[in-house]
Amino acid sequence: MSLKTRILGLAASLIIVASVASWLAYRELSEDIIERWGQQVAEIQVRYDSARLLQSLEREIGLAKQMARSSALVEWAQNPDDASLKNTAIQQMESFRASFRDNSYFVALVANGHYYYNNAANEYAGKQFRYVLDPEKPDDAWFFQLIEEGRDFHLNVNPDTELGVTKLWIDVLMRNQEGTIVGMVGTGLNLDSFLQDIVDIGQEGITTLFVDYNGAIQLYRDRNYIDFASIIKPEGQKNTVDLLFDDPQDKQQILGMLQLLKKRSTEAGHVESGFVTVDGRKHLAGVAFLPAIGWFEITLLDLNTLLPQSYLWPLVAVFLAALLVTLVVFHLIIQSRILKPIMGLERAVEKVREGSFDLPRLDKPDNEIGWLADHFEKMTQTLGQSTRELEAKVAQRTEELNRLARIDPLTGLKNRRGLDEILDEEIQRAQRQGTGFGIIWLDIDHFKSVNDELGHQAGDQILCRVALWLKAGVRPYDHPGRWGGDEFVVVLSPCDQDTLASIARRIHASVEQESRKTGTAVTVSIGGYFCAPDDTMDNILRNADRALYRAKANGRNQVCIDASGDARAGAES
Ligand SMILES: Nc1nc2c(ncn2[C@@H]2O[C@H](COP(=O)(O)OP(=O)(O)OP(=O)(O)O)[C@@H](O)[C@H]2O)c(=O)[nH]1
Repeated sequence: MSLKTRILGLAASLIIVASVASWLAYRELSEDIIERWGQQVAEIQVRYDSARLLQSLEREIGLAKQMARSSALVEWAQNPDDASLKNTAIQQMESFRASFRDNSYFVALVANGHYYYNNAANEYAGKQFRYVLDPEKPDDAWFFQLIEEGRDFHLNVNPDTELGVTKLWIDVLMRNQEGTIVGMVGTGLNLDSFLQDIVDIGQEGITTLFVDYNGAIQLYRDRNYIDFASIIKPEGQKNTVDLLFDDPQDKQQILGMLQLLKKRSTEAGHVESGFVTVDGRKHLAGVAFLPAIGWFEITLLDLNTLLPQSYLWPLVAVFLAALLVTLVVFHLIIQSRILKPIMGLERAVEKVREGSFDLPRLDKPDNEIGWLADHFEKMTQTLGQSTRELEAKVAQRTEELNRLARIDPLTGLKNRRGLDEILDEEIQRAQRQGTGFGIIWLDIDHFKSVNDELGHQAGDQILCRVALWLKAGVRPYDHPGRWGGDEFVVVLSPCDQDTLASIARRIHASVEQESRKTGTAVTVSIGGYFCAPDDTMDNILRNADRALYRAKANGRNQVCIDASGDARAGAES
């Protein structure tokens, strides 16, 4: 697998791992953030909803309490049959009716159970006495229950079957100076409009409800859950708040919160919160106790509606885009800073391995790879330079060896191989130009005796001297050489027969004269042969050798010249 594939694979794996880890972290964090945010919102919402309810009820409760304290009403309640007191009381009631928001009131007397009522339409003007409360009647049980409990103030959601209305009733006990309960007064608020104004205000994702001290649902957007006439129901038959939850743990949790708040009822504005499931959706429940009315306010926040996780998806998109850009940038950097220079370097190494030192331009980023490429380039230059120098030296040496291979080491003349080449060239030239050339074959007479008498070294000296005299006796463009032993050959070119004879004689005379001067006189026998253009190498050598043989045979120390096809052959001394 290539480095590029590996690096990209590694990068992709890291990115996948980072993405999964980030996704999990995002899920955790976003849920945590939403929960923290939700708890704060729940607290604010609970306080806001509570304040809204209390604000709308406070005035009505105050007026109701004021009405309960009205001396005209209290006095009449103690003497319900007194017509004058009754008239005054009814006037008083009507003046309160004008003040109540609902423009309605009720007054119920303990003494005779008479129930008085008038509404906004002043429908019962002059006939405010509506009916007599009956302890045996379930619909009237609320009155007797409240009297029995002696609770001075009570809110009660109850349909009044006599009057045909369902209202949120504000019930306040009326006591005389001794504190004896003499009646009950209050007003009612239209439940539907109250629910609409205060409870079901149409904020999506927010559900508000109010439950009484026992947890019975009093105000809720779904009337079916409202525990009407809660006061008269025995425990266990009430529509308590836990009905809203399916999960037993949620039921326990919400009831637990109510208990906790009851214990901390003195701490105003304290809010308890926790997660519950309503209709299969996760909600955050915020609960506060409202001491002024003895109820609990519960706010349920549907976090998925208020702050869906999809709101945070742009974050995910930004993260993914950043990841993608990172991958691309990473790829480009790796490509340009590492992979491309390495691939270039690899190609360069391949070229050098194949013996070429002409490198293409290498990428040299300012990092270890760039430095490596730079070192490699310099190393290649040095290697190329050394190789060239080495090749030059080898060529020079080879040439030298070639030259030496053609040179006789003792005399410095051409050896037999060198003479063969010269002869070859001359034969070809003669064939090309149709001209002849000369060859002289020379042998020192009785050289063996010289060696024997004077020693081999002296023999060598004589060989060297003969070579010198030979060189001196020929023209600059002739080729003298040592054929072997005491035999020498001279190739004369260009040449004619006369020149051949004259040079042969000159050499013959020169050796004799010069050697005499050295004190060791030697003579040579010379065979000469003038070659024709069509002579072959064998023919030339055979004829020259034959001429020399004749010179030897004729008594040595003489020159014999032959020519191709020439009948003339003679010995000269
Ligand atoms: N000193 C020396 N002697 C050599 C060398 N090469 C050959 N010789 C000797 O040269 C002699 C050649 O003898 P031959 O050509 O046979 O005979 P020769 O004595 O010259 O008699 P002719 O040629 O018949 O006159 C031999 O004794 C060889 O040993 C050499 O390089 N140095």
